[in-house]
Parts: sequence; C-alpha cells; structure tokens
Amino acid sequence: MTVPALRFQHIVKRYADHGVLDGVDLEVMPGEFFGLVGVNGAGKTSLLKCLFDFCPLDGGDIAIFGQPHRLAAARAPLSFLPERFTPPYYLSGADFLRYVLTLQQIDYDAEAVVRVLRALDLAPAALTRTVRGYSKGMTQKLGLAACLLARKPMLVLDEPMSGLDPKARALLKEELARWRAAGHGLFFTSHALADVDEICDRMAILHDGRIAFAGTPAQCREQYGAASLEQAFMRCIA
Ligand SMILES: Nc1ncnc2c1ncn2[C@@H]1O[C@H](COP(=O)(O)OP(=O)(O)OP(=O)(O)O)[C@@H](O)[C@H]1O
Repeated sequence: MTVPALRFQHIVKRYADHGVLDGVDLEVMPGEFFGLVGVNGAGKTSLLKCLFDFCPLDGGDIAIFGQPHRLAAARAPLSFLPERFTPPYYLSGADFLRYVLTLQQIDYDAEAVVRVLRALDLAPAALTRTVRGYSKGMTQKLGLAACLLARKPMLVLDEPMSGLDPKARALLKEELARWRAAGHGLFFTSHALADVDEICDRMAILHDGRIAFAGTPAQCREQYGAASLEQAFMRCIA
C-alpha cells in the first residue's frame, strides 16, 4: 500500500478560545496535485502552519511520508512557500537563492537558476538586485524559484498565484505541469477555483473546521449538481 505524502488525522487547532480546526482528516498521495480551498479564515494557513510545526496541535496527528511531522527529517521532502513571503530585504536575489539552497545542501547551479527564473518570467538581471527593490510579484517569483530549485518530492504553496500577473500565472501553471511530469507532488491553497479545476487531481473544501468535501473537481461538481466548481463550492458551504 502506498504511504500518503501527507496524512492529517483528526486535526484540532485553537487560538486561545477560538477554535479553527475541529477534526480535519485528509490524505494527499505522492505525486498528487491537491488543492485546498475555503473561505477567508477557514483555517487553510493554520493547517499548513501545523504541518510545518510552526504552531502546536491541540489534537490529532500529522504524518509526512509516514513520519511524524514534528521530526525535522520528516519535513525534509517538502518545499514551502508561505502566503506572505518576505525574504531578507538586504540580500540580492542570487544571495537569497544561494542561502536557501545551501541550507538544503544543494549546489547553486547558475544555468538551472536562469532556466527557472525565465520559466517564471523573472528577468535574470534581478538576481544582482537587492530584494528590497522587488515588486510583490517579483518577490513571489523568487520564492517560487527557490522552492522549484530545491527539487523536493512535494511542493507546499500557500496561495501561490497571489501577486502574480496573468502572464506569470500562466507560466507558473506550465512550470507546474513540468513538475508533475517529473513525478513531484503539489499541495496548495487557493481562492482561484478555475486554477484548482485546471491543475488538481483532487481537492478539498475546508469549512467550519472540517473537510466538507474531498475528491476530484469533477466529483465536486457532480456531488453538488453544479455546472461550475464555483457553484459547487457555494452549495457545499451553504
Ligand atoms: N496566530 C494567530 N492568533 C490568533 N488567531 C489566529 C492566528 N492565526 C490565525 N488566526 C485565526 O484563525 C482563523 C483561520 O485563519 P487562517 O489564516 O488559517 O485562515 P485561511 O483559511 O488561511 O484564510 P485566508 O483565506 O484569508 O488566507 C482566522 O479567524 C484567524 O483570525
């Protein structure tokens, strides 16, 4: 039996007396493209923070490729880009990439860096500029480049399309298609249901602290008798 890449079992998360996650069960398989959707404040980012052990669980267990998530080694197969990515402003783009790759014991391959930047529509000339001069979209592209260059088995991205212009979004989807073809997986949060429909093998709707739906986008439309994923989502959370 294949061991899930990510396995969330009965996850409970509270901030003080404010309950956010109330028994989340979810499995993501290796090589799968999986989208997590939910309204603002549903707890998507909280679930990712729990996955990376940035905050403690109030209940439940998380396993990464079968290992307890609290072990640093268990998290090694994952590359994570947070929703609000803020690299150290005084580093150049190249220094930042060198820094994160060195932390992961990966050599800085100048050709691979330029290829990934071009694939994301970030001019290689940006590598010599300090990050403080980057626009929001450029910063997002730098973070995505760092994740892609690490070539980990699974990317975990919190709203990866945010801040990207339509061209960069289209290019990122093309790059993700190559990522999938190479056998790597993706777990991401998004409010762009069209993107979820287009690129996901499976998706889940997080609502009222639990998974209200998990399955393929087509199953979601079918289950809620909806013509579009947006309509299915609205019916699911009604
Ligand atoms: N550190 C924190 N302390 C207190 N409350 C928090 C904290 N982080 C998140 N919350 C609360 O937990 C709830 C879920 O937030 P979270 O960011 O996980 O939702 P989300 O689904 O990612 O939302 P969005 O789609 O708007 O990004 C919100 O009510 C938020 O205010």
